[in-house]
This record gives sequence, structure tokens and C-alpha cells, in this order.
Amino acid sequence: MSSASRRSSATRKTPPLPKHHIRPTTPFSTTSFPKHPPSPATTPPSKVKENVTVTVRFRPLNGRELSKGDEVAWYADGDYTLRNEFNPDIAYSFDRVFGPATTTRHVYDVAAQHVVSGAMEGVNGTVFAYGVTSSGKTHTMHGEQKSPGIIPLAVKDVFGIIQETPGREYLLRVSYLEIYNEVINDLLNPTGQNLKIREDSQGTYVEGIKEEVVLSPAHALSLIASGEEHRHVGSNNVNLLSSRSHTIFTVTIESSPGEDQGEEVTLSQLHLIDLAGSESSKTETTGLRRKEGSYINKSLLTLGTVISKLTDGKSTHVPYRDSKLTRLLQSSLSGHGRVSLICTVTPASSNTEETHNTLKFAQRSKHVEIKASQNKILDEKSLIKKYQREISNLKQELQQLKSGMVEKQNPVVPSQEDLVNLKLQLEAGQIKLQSRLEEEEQAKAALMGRIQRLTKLILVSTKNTIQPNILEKPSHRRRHSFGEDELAYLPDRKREYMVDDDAGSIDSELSVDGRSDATNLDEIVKDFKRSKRRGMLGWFKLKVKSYITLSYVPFDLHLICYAQ
Ligand SMILES: Nc1ncnc2c1ncn2[C@@H]1O[C@H](COP(=O)(O)OP(=O)(O)OP(=O)(O)O)[C@@H](O)[C@H]1O
Repeated sequence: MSSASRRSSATRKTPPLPKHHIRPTTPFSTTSFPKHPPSPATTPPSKVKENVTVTVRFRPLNGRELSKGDEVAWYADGDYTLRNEFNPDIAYSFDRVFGPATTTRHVYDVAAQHVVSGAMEGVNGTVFAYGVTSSGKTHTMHGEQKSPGIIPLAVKDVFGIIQETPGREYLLRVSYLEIYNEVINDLLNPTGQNLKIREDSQGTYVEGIKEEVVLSPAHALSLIASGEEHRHVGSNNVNLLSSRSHTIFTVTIESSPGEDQGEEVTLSQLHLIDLAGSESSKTETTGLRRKEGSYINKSLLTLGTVISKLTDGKSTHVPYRDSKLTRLLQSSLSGHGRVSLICTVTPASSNTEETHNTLKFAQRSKHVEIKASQNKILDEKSLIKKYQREISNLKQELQQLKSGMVEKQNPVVPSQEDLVNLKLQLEAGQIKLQSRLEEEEQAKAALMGRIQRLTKLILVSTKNTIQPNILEKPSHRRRHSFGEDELAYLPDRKREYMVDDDAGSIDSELSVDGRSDATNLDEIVKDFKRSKRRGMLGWFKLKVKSYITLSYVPFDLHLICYAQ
């Protein structure tokens, strides 16, 4: 093969070699998860073994490599095999090998979609990109506006799955952290520095990490973008924007069949990880960069050791504790949930050795066994159930408050004498009445606000086929439309997201009252102004009429007080 033709592509189609297909979806069973003890009410786990999905993605030779005369040293030989150009005996097979022309969308469909859909069904999932500096990890995980990466595609998919799952309610929370020089920083909360890893009976977790409930893809992406602003990035001689830290973006997904149904809630975590790249002596660095590089290399070395120990079949001790990265990945690597490893490589001959090391790591990782199983929790442990119960209680409370107010307003036609007495009573008790009315109004507004806030947090599909009549009345749930625009993912964009106003289905129910109140109030104000013109007697005549026609008497009382 000539240099020129080698340079043109790192992909070749030759007769098929033994193929390694992506494993079929594993039937779900039950397991536990960090921070949430397993429910005794769950069915016994029927764990089915599968392996980590391991794929390799080539990036094209870049300008720097071409200008220094680099050749293609490694190439994709079909969809599953990767070969060394100069030594045909060196070949590796993986679940999939992506040539340099492959789109990230395709990588997502093959390497990440099954992990994301599993997470939506309660199976923990981890997708991570591994490779040397400048091999394309960030390009793969984050992408750019024109070519969104695995993280934005997964976020969009999560909301798409909610939309395609009528009759189920979801609550999503996200967190975003970096491990920089072996220190954990919260990227969603700049004051959350040097956070500690804690362990409970269910595994490791980061103490004090901020979790934000997300309401739409744009909302989640804006959080990532704002988190990215705090991530440590710097340039080395091969990458102008080299990641100096490992990042873990976690989506916690709770789902339940609905407010009044007894079925357990499923809970899972989806970890999307962009590792920093290992650096060799060729990566010329000094000072701070070198220090960062040594932390990065050390933690990746520990990751390699952990993978080796997990797969050699004889180790009794796995050194998860030797790095923050492996401690946080402990639950995933020790088999709780689905894992997809995307190794990124350059075909460049100048990087032959580094690419070979990545491939050896990928090969070992293939033998890590995992048991994908579904997490279920009891109602009381679940945030979504807590919110659902709270909404229902608040609605009852609101109803009681409203009916209490209406009872007090029963329109009775008073006699002339009653009216005089009433006026005297009103004069005596006007301040008390006024403040009580204000209190009731405030309580009502507070209840409405709480119901509205809680309702917005729970996500449902607009395709509600379970209750078709729901379309006939204003919805009580937040509605979403998940367009491509949601992926307009600008890292420099500040948090300009919403809690927007399309949500307000509960508004529509509540605003019915709001509008009628306002209408009555307007009328009363008009009456009041007219009566002022006519003098007090006119006002009293008018009020007698108002008592009969208006149902919302407290406002009348209120105005009478002012009218005196
Ligand atoms: N598959 C690809 N197609 C086109 N360009 C790519 C691809 N992969 C990476 N690149 C480009 O190569 C450069 C380096 O990629 P990237 O920053 O993703 O590397 P990295 O592995 O994350 O590096 P580091 O570990 O230093 O952060 C970027 O300019 C990126 O746009």
C-alpha cells in the first residue's frame, strides 16, 4: 500500500473476519444501587452475565500529523477488526470498529443507545471514552454544535424515551463533576471543591455533590455548558484544548407508573464519562501541565490495573482505592449495570505504540463481566413518589381551602335591618377580616405555587394513550417538544434556560379560578368607582345586588372596608 493511499483512509473493506456482535439486550432483574438501599419488596435478582461493550473509533489524520509525514499505521478492516498496516499479524477484534468517516450519531447508536435505554428501564449504565491525548475523546463525548457528541445525544434520547412512554412518570436529576489532580470538584457548583468520596453498603458516592432536577434537553445541556466553563482545560503540543481532568456527567432517573398506582419505582444512574488522555514523553509539557499529566497517567494506570485484576481470574484484591476515578467507577466496573467503553485512536504512525497500548487496554476490558439488572425501590425511598404524594396532598388542601372560602360566602338576601347590623359588624371587624382574607389568599397562592413547582418536575409523555380524554381538558403536566434545536449546544452559553411557561398545565386549572376572581374583582372595582360617584347610598343599593350575583363575597367585604 502506498503512503498516499494509506493516508487517504484508515478504513478498508476486506472479506469478513469473525464478527463480534454487540450483545443482545439483557433481560432485567433486580439489584441495588449507591445511596439507595434495595427494597425488600423486590423480586430476587436473576442476573444475566454480559460483557462490557468495547468499540474503537478512529479519528482522521489531522493537519499536524499529515504535515510531519505521518502514515496510516492502523486501519479498520471491516466493521469489527482493526489491523496494523506494517505487521499483518497484529489484529484486534471488538464489538465494533469505527473508521475515521463514521459520524458520532452512528457511534452513539451502536455503542451508547443500549446503555441509555437500559438506564431508562432501571439498569445502571456507564459510557466512557478512553484514549491518548488528542485521539478524539471529547469530540466523541461532547462533540460540537454541528456534530453533537454522545452526551447531548444521550440527553436528547432520554427525553425522547419519556415522550415515547405514555403512562409513565419520570423524574430526572443531573450532577456533573471533574477529577482534577486527584481532587473532585463539582462543576455545577463552583463552591463544591475537594469533595469526598463516601461509601455505604451499596457502594461509593460523592458527598455534597449538587444534583439539579432537569426539565428539558435544553435545560440539561445548559447545565453541562455552564459546567464546562469550570472544567480544567489547557493546551499541550498536540491539543490546543486538552482536557486536564476526567469528567463524570450523571443522570439519575426515577420512574413510576403514576400517582395512584402501587407499582415500585425504578431508579438508575447513567454515567457519561470523558476521561483525560494519557500523555507520553512525546507530549511536551512543563510545570503545571506536567504535574496534571502525571496525575492523569497515574489514574489511568490504576484503571488499567483494575481492569487487569478483574479479568485475570486469580486476583483477590482489586485496587479500586488507588485512584478517585476507579473508586467512583467501582460500582460500574464490579458489574452493577451496563458498561460501554469507546476507545479513541489516531491512525498515525508516529503514535503506533500509544495506539497499541490503547488497543491492549480495550482488549482486556472486553473480558470484564457485568450483570445488567434492574433497580427497584420502595415507594418511600423515591423522590418521585414523594413529590407525587405531596402534590396530591396539596391539591386536597387547596380544595378544602377553596370550599371553606365558598362556604363563608353563601349568598343570603339580607333584610334592611340585617344590612345595618352587618355594616356595624363589618366596621368593627374590618381589620380582622381584611387580614384573614389576605392570609387565606396567601395560603391559596402558596399552595398553588407549590403544586405548580412540584408538578413541573415530573415529566410525562404528551402521547398519553392511556387516558385519551386527558387531551380534552387542560393538561396537569409539563409538556415538552424535543426538537433538534434542543441540541444547539453552545459551551459559551450561560444558563439562560427556563423554568418556562409552556409548562403550566396546573396554571390552567388554577387560572380558571384566578380569572374568575379577577373578573369579579374588576367588576367590584368598577362598581366601587361608580358608587363613589353616586354617593354612599348608591353603593349600598349596589351591594345588595352584588350579594346576590357575586359568589366571591370576601372581595366585596374587602372593598366595603375601603369604601367606608
Ligand atoms: N472523529 C473525528 N473526526 C474529526 N475530528 C476529530 C475527530 N476526533 C477528534 N477530532 C479533532 O481532533 C482534535 C482533538 O480531539 P479531542 O480534543 O476530542 O481529543 P481528546 O482525546 O479529548 O484530547 P485530550 O485528552 O487532550 O483532551 C479536536 O480538534 C477534534 O475536533
